[in-house]
Amino acid sequence: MPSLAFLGAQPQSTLAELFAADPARAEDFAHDLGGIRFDFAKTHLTREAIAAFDPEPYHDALARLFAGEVVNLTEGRAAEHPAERGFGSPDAVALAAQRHNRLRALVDAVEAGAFGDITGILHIGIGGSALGPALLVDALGRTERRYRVEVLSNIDGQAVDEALGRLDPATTLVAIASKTFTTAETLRNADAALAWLEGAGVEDPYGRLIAITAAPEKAIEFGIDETRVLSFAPSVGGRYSLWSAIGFPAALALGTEAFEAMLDGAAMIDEHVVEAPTDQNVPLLAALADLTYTQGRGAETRAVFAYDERLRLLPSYLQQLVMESNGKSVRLDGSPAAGPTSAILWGGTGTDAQHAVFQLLHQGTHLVPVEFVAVAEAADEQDPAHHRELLLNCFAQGAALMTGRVSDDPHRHYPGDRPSITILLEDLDPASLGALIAFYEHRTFAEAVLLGINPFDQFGVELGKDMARAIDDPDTRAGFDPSTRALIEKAGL
Ligand SMILES: O=P(O)(O)OC[C@H]1O[C@H](O)[C@H](O)[C@@H](O)[C@@H]1O
Repeated sequence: MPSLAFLGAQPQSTLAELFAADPARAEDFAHDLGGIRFDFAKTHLTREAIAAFDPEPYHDALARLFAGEVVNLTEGRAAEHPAERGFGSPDAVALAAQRHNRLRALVDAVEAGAFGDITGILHIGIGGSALGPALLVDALGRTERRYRVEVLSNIDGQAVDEALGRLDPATTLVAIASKTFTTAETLRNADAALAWLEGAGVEDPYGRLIAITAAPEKAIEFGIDETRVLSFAPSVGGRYSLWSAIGFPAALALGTEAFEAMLDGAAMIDEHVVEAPTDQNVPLLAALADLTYTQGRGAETRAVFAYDERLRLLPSYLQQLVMESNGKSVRLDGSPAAGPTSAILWGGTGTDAQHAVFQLLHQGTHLVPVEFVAVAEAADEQDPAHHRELLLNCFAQGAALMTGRVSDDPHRHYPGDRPSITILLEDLDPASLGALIAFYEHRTFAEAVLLGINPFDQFGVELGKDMARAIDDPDTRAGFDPSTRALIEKAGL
């Protein structure tokens, strides 16, 4: 059983005291890895705590993950997303490579005109089947995007109209992405897309559909030809699936080379977590910092601010990754978790957020560890002066949170000692984005191991789905509570 005893080895010093006592802190708590600087110096993490941490259970868990053992005990399966990046059992790695070949072949076929003149792709999926592709395309496809990509997730008809309105049915390919191929929103939206193609007079609307799924038989049943079904392993979790065929729209829009570079960036982090000692292991250090605040100091949330418009979807991507993975109350053996598990992750973009929520961060009563994610190199064709100001603002916020400012006027007093992590990418490219996302995956995994919980199931979302079905059936609806029944009546449903 992993131990959180390292938290006890942490002196309750302020950040100012930690810097004063340790002239090498700025240097030693910042790590450069794959073109990314991870700076933990402005956290309360200490050398003592890191030294007191016993990494063995973590490395054992990591070895089981990479060996393709059954680590998702509640669902009786492995978690094989690392196999997509070349780490796993030989069979899983070979199968993932084979599936990537099919993905590449399909991209080539689209480019060779097998579907006619295609200019756009409608990617339909939700949760893990949408957030990853949306992030990749939005982050990397701003200037070079070769196809217009619209990601449609919500069941709301207005979302459907908006997405369809930006595409031309005559030249659009529709990718239906669902691990289970049973998700209500996705199937409903797939029907809407089919109707849209039919309504526009597309000759063979089913011929324009591609399925991306771990349940190929269901996609075939839906009417999609086997040759256009890209599959991935059921052991790849939804929120860990952007490395698999789920990344198809990104591979198409950005090119397969970019997609492969993203996988390579992630593989670099896979290697790193296995090899690096604790005081250099970046995802593990981040997890130790997280637990310092949740378990050690009662922080209930943590906030991530992307100081780069290209990464504006990162906070919502991370919300699913972190909270669906570690928002649990019981340990793997079913016993209650010892203390808080995942922090509530929230965030936004800088500098917008500075003018909206930073008041609370600087002077509010909550302890909120903050994370800044920025890119040193400006995006192509961006005004360097804008970029300079963006970065200066980012660094100023970290400094202000830590340093504070003393005033006799309590309204103008800034207590300081508020922690932050800064992640600075040299440049935003497929490899660095892949590394960044894999860093977050491994941090989430490390946290789960230390808490003794299973990050790979998500039973919490099932109850609501069951109830949504039951509420639509007059017989079972009668069994609902009076408040809910009154709402249904009021809405005229
Ligand atoms: O890919 P699908 O099977 O359609 O699932 C889509 C999403 O919905 C589920 O409810 C889960 O909460 C997510 O983990 C999953 O990513």
